Amino acid sequence: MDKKKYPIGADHYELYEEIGQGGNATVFRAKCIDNNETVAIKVLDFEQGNCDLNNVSREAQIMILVDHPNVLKSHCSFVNDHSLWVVMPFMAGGSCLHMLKAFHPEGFEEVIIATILRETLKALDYLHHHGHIHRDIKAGNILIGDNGAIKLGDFGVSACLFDSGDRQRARNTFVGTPCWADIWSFGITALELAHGHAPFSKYPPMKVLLMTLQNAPPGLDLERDKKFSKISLEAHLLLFLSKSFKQMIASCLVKDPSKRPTAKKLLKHYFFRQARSNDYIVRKLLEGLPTIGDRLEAIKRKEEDMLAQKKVPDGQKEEISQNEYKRGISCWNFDLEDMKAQASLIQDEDVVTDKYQLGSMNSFPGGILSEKKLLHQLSSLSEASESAENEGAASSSYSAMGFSVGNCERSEDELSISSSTNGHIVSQTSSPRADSFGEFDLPGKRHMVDGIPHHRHHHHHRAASSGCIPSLDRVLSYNGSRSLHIDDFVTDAMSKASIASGVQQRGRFKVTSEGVDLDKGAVPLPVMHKSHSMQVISHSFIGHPSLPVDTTPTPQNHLPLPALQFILQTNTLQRDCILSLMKANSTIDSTANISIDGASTSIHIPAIDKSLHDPNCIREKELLNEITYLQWRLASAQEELHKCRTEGPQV
Ligand SMILES: Nc1ncnc2c1ncn2[C@@H]1O[C@H](COP(=O)(O)OP(=O)(O)OP(=O)(O)O)[C@@H](O)[C@H]1O
Repeated sequence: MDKKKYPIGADHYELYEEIGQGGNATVFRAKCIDNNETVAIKVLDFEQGNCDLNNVSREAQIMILVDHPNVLKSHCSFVNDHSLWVVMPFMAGGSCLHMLKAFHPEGFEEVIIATILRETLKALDYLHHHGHIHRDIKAGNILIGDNGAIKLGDFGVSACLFDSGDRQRARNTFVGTPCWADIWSFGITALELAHGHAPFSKYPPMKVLLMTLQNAPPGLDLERDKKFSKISLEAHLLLFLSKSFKQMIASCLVKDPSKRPTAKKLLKHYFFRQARSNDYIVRKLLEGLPTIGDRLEAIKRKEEDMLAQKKVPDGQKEEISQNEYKRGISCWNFDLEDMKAQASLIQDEDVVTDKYQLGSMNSFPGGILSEKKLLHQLSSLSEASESAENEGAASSSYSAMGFSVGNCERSEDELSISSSTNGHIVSQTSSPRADSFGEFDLPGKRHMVDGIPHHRHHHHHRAASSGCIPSLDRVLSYNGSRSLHIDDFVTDAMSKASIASGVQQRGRFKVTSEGVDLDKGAVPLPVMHKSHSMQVISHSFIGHPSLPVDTTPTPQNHLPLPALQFILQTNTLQRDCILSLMKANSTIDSTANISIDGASTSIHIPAIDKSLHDPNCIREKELLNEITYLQWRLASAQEELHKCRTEGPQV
């Protein structure tokens, strides 16, 4: 029926003005000559550099097959010269992103958001139920029809879970789980609609990626988002709703994917009870608007003006940052070597003058430790530690984190003692229980995620988004066969890190108490030695041009920040012991009373003091000093960052 109604072939259509442009396609308003109906035609150019034929054909296929009022279906598609034409219903309101940019730069009001998001969730629920993951949920892909209908479009990077064969098996395996990437993006989109721009949009992609790994999930900030938190008689309801809004977003932005609700469950969230009809959208958003073509022209003119003034157009930077943010946190691999190379290209405004200068982070987020600095610092750490390790050639095991390096042999003169690192590893992840689904959402009842403050400033690191830094598409390449889920990985690293508090640490320096029978192993002191974990860092994460780097991207050698933070925690004890040793060396020959963790302890250092006259040992000592110092700086910086983040809303 559809095929009859919408003929195949470019001759049957008359193209009008451009109404949208994406990474892979240009969308035009058009007329189907045969039935005199206005349609939209998406033209995907095969010859365009980044055109992926698999994606294109999958998109066309999905758009033909889908059948849901909230999913943008295509009437038909065909090849014309070197391009694919996808004919679809014309959505006169354009995308929510266009709408935000043109008329609501500060974001939509909550009822509109609830309405748009509820319709989007219905689309997601439908797609997930049929085994599709959209993977590109964002305001730019939510379209508004002239009757106020909301439809989810753009299946350019979507994936079908049933692609590889047994549908039923795949369905059983995946039911409930495929949604997590989309649900995260859905939460980000909610913030985008509320704020008028994507979270972190002021940052360049690399920074966004690192912040994604480092920070608490973004959230609504009641202090800043005043429109969602007015306290007055009438606004009490608003506050109430805004809390449910906040909680709804928080439930999507939980780093542990398994804790995110499904689209179906989310639809029952109290927040969506305020959602209204399509007519409401027409009245509130569409009435009196210029045509989509005129709006697009206006946006383009504005962006050209910005370019002329050498500013990065808002649209571009937000899009880039948002995409990277979502990709960073969802299901994409990332190649750390490439990432390091990209990071080294970032032109930081604050040049690192001092090797150990971490920079002030008091003004977070403006003063957040840049990834370049971070990598630089860690690189220095790793370099120092690597040299020391090479001299010591100690083997180590880091199995508690799932990273093993070398053999884990215990030498005879070593003493292994469980060490307790009650550290807080990366405690920013919040896991609000999704307890307001389908029931009353009482204010203050739930755990809220305050997140970090989002800033509306639109200055930007031009270098990062305008070509100096190539797109992170290169950095974050999807590879289904060895996909490392960062989400899972971060969670995994965190849980493993806490398990690791009782892990045995082995080393070649021994610290003992006088009068304690070592062989019985009953010494309640941590035995630490040089930084084994740093060896892991230097080989796998940080790298240094002069050092051998294992570039094979396996989970074993990808060390994201949580892992580094874990390493930092474990090394705190090492640092204490090393400091004690050095102190002992400078004052005594073989025995000294020093204080570790407030307890006065006698330390016996059998061989080290003598060997320290050896130039190698002196160098080693220097390096250990350096490591200690850097670790201390890193720890302080982490602490400061944490403080800034908690104080963030006020700042
Ligand atoms: N059916 C439609 N009616 C009206 N406008 C549309 C329609 N389809 C797309 N657009 C507009 O065109 C823009 C680009 O379309 P689309 O996102 O499908 O292209 P893309 O190349 O796949 O983009 P992306 O960069 O997100 O992958 C949309 O953001 C929207 O503004």
